Order: sequence, then structure tokens, then C-alpha cells
Amino acid sequence: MDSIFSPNLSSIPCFKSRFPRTSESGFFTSRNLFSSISFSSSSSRSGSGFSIAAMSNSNYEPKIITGDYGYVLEDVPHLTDYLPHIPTYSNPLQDNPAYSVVKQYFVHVDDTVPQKVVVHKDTPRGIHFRRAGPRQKVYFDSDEVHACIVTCGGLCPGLNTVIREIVCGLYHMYGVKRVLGIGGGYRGFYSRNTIPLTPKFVNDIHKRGGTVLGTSRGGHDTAKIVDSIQDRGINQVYIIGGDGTQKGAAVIFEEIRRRGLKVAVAGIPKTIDNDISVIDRSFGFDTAVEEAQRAINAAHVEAQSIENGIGLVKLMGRYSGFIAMYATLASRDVDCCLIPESPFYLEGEGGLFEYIEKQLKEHGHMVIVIAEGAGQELLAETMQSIQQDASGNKLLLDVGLWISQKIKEHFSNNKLMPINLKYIDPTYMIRAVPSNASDNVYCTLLAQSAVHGAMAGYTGFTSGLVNGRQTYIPFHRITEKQNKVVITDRMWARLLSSTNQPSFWCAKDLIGEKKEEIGKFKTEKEPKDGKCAEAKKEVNSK
Ligand SMILES: Nc1ncnc2c1ncn2[C@@H]1O[C@H](COP(=O)(O)OP(=O)(O)O)[C@@H](O)[C@H]1O
Ligand SMILES: O=P(O)(O)OC[C@H]1O[C@](O)(COP(=O)(O)O)[C@@H](O)[C@@H]1O
Ligand SMILES: [Mg+2]
Repeated sequence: MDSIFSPNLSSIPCFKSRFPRTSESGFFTSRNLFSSISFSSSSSRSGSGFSIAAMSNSNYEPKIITGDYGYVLEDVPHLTDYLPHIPTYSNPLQDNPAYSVVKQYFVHVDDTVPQKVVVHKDTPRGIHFRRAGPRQKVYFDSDEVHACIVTCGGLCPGLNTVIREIVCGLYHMYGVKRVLGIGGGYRGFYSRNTIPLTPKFVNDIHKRGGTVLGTSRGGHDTAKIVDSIQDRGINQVYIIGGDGTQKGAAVIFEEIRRRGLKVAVAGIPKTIDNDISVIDRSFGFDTAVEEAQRAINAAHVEAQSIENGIGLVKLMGRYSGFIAMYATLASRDVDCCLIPESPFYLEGEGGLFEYIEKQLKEHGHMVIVIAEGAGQELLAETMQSIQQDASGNKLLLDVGLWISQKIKEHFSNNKLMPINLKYIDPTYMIRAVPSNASDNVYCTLLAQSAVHGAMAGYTGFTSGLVNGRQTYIPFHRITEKQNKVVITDRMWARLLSSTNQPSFWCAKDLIGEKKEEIGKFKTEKEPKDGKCAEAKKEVNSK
């Protein structure tokens, strides 16, 4: 419990006296009240002030609540923000024998979870998110609820488990009987592609890979989607998908609020690449890493069994190399891991070819894991791809085939030792499987948290795990940037020390906090042909 901090805002008299407390969260309900409101408390426990400020970088103005000692709550919207007079009901869970015995089952109204848990004695409290879970009061009568679920973007292990647990959570915890599955992603809203979901229908689906609802990229037409929600009388929308999907969910929420509809919009973050920021990790990631072990094991067996064997495995990871990094760390058979965040070069001193030659001479075989987004800048020198998928994501060139070819050419052109390279591409195999045990539990918590949040009237939020706690995160925080492997962090250092691969950067380049320059340099100009010193000179001259 010690990671949960309760600012007890409700005890601050000025909150009660100056503004009507119309939402459960105790914050203002009218959008215009958010603009530039700032005041101090005369009686807060510490004597320092509270203030509420609005940021206006999009149509939606984030709810930022500040408290003592640098405490900041990045709150999520509530239906009462724009519908101040909707009725409340007692949470039916209080009569549920499974839950009524649990002491303090309902989450305290002021419970929040810190984003940063490593602190110094003088660090400000920093950013917090609202703790997820059931509330004493709900803003929907069970019979009134008509929910829908949609899955968008690429597949991910656990999608069916999340669907199952939303349906069963609504049905068993809240007595909600009407849940509609929207088929084939966002476009299913207006292509009249729906399926009624019952606990019976979803009972076994968690044992299957994929999504029983189907999915798609593209096809997001906000007006048509909200028209369909309105026409069908849907009042809870559960949207499962990655960063693109959550951006789509954010605009759906804004349109719903603009129309003044009593519709809660809840996102559940899905990404096989683990590239969604703020959250600890995404569901299905654990399963994907586990599944990747099978490909790495095969590559190792193949490489070990022949003279100068090289096993090469390409894994998913468009912009973030988490799957490759964790699969490598888990396996211990990998000698080199290449990810999008860490630029590498082939020729010359400290380059990949030199390392491969050394490994083969010393051990007679080696295993390389490469993320699909790694080395794209090197490929772009010889090939051009300007293609995009239906959602606008850039289509990548096949780095696995390219690097296989380059390695073979290098060893044959330079008349080095004969090599035997076996290329394994398990791309879709690691995401088309059912989720493992730990992901199943995680999916259940995410789904139940989303259900509790929507029933409690929260909206425009993503349900996510932060420091091991379920939270509600505002959409803009999830979508504003992608989660990436930080190559100057300890985890990447652990990987380098486990594989003994070259870092492809001179140690001295990394010393002196050159992180920003490295990021900038990585996109502008890659170090090539072992020109570490030249690269450093260029970075320093910028
Ligand atoms: N900026 C955006 N605004 C609205 N909808 C978006 C946006 N980006 C993506 N989408 C929609 O979200 C869905 C999934 O996006 P996609 O990028 O394919 O997958 P993911 O959500 O896994 O990142 C698609 O239907 C796409 O049209
Ligand atoms: O071929 P598809 O279905 O477009 O999916 C491929 C891409 O999906 C990803 O798994 C990421 O997808 P999401 O953003 O939907 O999670 C990438 O790693 C991969 O490049
Ligand atoms: Mg995406």
C-alpha cells in the first residue's frame, strides 16, 4: 500500500466552498472552469497551496491538480465534467458475496499512484495517476448499460482474454447484460458488423490466439463512429489497441463530449512492441518474449551443429527493440542483439563483421537477434520504401534478409572462412499465440479496471499498470510519445555485458551525458565503417 498516496483533496475546505463537488473525483465539472483557475488553500495540512491549471495543446484540456511538495495529479475526465446532474447509484458489488468480505474493497476517492518510485529525500512528489478500481458510487444503472468492445491494430496475445474479462466483469460484477462486439476494428462501427457478447460466448476464447472480433488498420471516421454509437444507444465503449487506436479513442471521446452524450470511453493499451509509454509493460509482451525463445533455441541448435554456423532471428519491433532485448536477456544463447534505438555499422573496427569473425574464430558459431526496425537507415542507402499501411504506419524494409545477404557477401568477397547462415523469421508466430498464464492475469486486471472506471463515470482514459498498480491514465499521456529502449540505461548495459557484443559507440561518446546528441545524430547521420572518432567529432561540432 505504500506506493499509493492519498492527497485527501476532499478535506480541503476551499474545494468545498468555492466550487460544486459534482464528480466523484471531487474536481470541477464544467470545462470552462478549468481555464486558468489557481488558488491557495488556507487550511491544507502543510499550509502550502493547491492549484488547478489547464493546458491547451489540443481540444481537450488535461485535468492537472497540484498539491503539496510538488505533487501533481494528471487526472482523467469524468462524465460529470460536462453532465453535472446525472444520477448516481450504489455499487452493486457491495451486495456481491465474493467482494463484500474484502476489507476496503472500494478504492478511496483520493488514492493516486506515483509515476516515479525512485526518489531522493528532496525530490518533489511528482506526477501521479488516479488509482483504478471499484468506487462506492456508480454513474450507470446496470439495466441502462449498453456496452461495446472493439479491437484495432495488429494482433497481440491476450486480446481474447481482455474481451472475455470485460464481458464477464460487466455481467458478473455489475449485472450488465447488453454487450456488443464490434467486428473488424473501427470500421466495424459503421459497416454494421456486430456480434452480441455473452459470458457463454466468451467462455473459452482466452485459450485462442488472435481476436474473436477481428481487427483492422485504417478506417477511423470519427463522425461515423460516434453516429453509430449514438444510433445504437451505446453508452460504454471499450477500445483495445495500440498508440494509433488510443489516438482514435481520444478523438472519439472528444466528439462524444462535444455532443454531450452520456457515453464513457475506456481504452485498454495493446502493443506487442511494448512501445506505449507510461505503463510498466503491455499485455502479451511476456508471451511474445517467451515464444521468441523457441526461435532463438532453434537458431542456436542450427548454428551449433555446423562449422561456422550463424543463427539469425528477426523479431518484431518497429521502433522499439524491447522484444529483441528481453528475448536476448532471457535466452543467454544470443551473441548479438540489434535494435532500432542502437545504431550499428557493418565494416571496420568495432563493426558487426569484425565481431562475427571474432566469435566464429573463438566459438565456432554465433546467434544474432535483430529487431525488424533495426538498421533501417543503412537499408535506406540502397533501397527506398515510402509505403505506408492503412493506418499510416511506415512499412519497413526487410532487415533480416538484407543483413543475411550482407554477412554472406562479406565473408565470401573477402575470402574469409566459409560460413553457414540460417535465417529464422518467426515474426507473426510470436504474436498469434494465446497469452500465457501471467499475461492472462494481467489482461484480467486491465479489463476489470476499465469496467470499474467506466461504471464509476470516468471517461477518456486508458487502463494501465504503473509501478505494479492499476491506474487510469488520460489518453494524451499514452499517445504523446512512444516508449523506447534507452541505450544509456542500465538494462541495455546488462544486455551488452551478457552478449559481449560491441556497443557500436565509443564509451567516451556516451560519457558526458551526450544522450540528446546521440538521439539527434542517430536520425541525421549514422556512424559507418568504424568511423567512431569522426562521428564523435561531428556530434561535438553541432
Ligand atoms: N491519429 C489517429 N487518429 C485517429 N485514429 C487513428 C490515428 N492513428 C491511428 N488511428 C486508427 O487506429 C487504428 C489502429 O491504428 P494502428 O496504428 O494500425 O494500430 P495500433 O493502434 O496498434 O498502433 C486504425 O483503425 C487507425 O485508423
Ligand atoms: O503486418 P501487420 O499486421 O501490419 O503488423 C506488423 C507490425 O505490427 C507490429 O507488431 C506493431 O503493431 P501494433 O502497433 O499494432 O502493436 C510491428 O512490430 C509490426 O511491424
Ligand atoms: Mg502502433
